[in-house]
Amino acid sequence: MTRAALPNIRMVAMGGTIAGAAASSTDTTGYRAGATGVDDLLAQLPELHAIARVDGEQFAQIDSSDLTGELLLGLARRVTSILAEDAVDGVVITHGTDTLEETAYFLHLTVRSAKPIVVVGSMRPATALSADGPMNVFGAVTVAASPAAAGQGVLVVMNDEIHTARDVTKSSSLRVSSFESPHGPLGAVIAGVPVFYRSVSRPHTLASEFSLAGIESLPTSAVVYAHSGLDARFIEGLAGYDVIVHAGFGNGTVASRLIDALAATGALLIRATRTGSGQVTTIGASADAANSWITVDDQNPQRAALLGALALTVTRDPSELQRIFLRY
Ligand SMILES: NC(=O)CC[C@H](N)C(=O)O
Repeated sequence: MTRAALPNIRMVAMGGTIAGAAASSTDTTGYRAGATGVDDLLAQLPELHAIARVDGEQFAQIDSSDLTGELLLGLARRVTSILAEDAVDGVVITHGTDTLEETAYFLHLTVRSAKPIVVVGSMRPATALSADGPMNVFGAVTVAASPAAAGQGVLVVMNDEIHTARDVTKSSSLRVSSFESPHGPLGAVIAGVPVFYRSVSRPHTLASEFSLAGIESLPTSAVVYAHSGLDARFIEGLAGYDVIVHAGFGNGTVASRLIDALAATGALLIRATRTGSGQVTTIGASADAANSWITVDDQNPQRAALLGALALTVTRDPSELQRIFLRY
């Protein structure tokens, strides 16, 4: 392929470990996230010249634990406008891994484009021995440059695997193979070639019903983690929140001593599970109808908080809110 015929990919940098710097090559934890810029990252990867023309753009330079709703709204709008440029064929977003799944899911539900959107991070800082960032970015660019990635929603490429933003989660604090999807990845990057085996069946991007038009800030959300010592005083402190995701016991069970305090907050109560996997069922959950609670399907608490906030921009009706959670 001639250079002029290569796809044009915009790399939007958010910071994170992938741009992290430590004092020594063996230090994989004591580093500063977001220390280096997108141009440094691109300069390390001349291999990209064979697969795409990549331009860098620094959107933020944060440790991703500092992600906010405001940044998510700004990034979704920026990615939407980049993808509206005729000359751009796909976007890669470099991101800290701590909240990578939240950003990926938010873009999956709010950016209206069929062009490839890939989010990538790394578990080791750029200065480490066997840093995983360069190969992850190389994989992400190959996916963003691939026609097979079009219409697949937001994808996360880590450790040679291609995941859907609907499912992927950071499953380990430090392991290089930290990113996993409960139903498995969609595909793999094999020797620089993306290979897809399946697609996500739930709606996203062009088929999403969520719109950012006119939204200045997201409804507020809190996640409550159930445990045997949790009491009503903690719940009372959540008065005024729009959404409470309750990461409950087993199949999303709420302790009976908390029910009145939860109702008094006035928040939309979404039942999730603290188990880390599995569905929270609506079947037989009479307490849901009695209390206007809804359940997450199989969504994890952090993504459920985002979906709950977006759902409240569309409706306040409990049965419609439940429909949304069973649809996305
Ligand atoms: N491995 C990582 O990217 C985690 C580091 C950092 N806290 C971040 O998310 O930005």
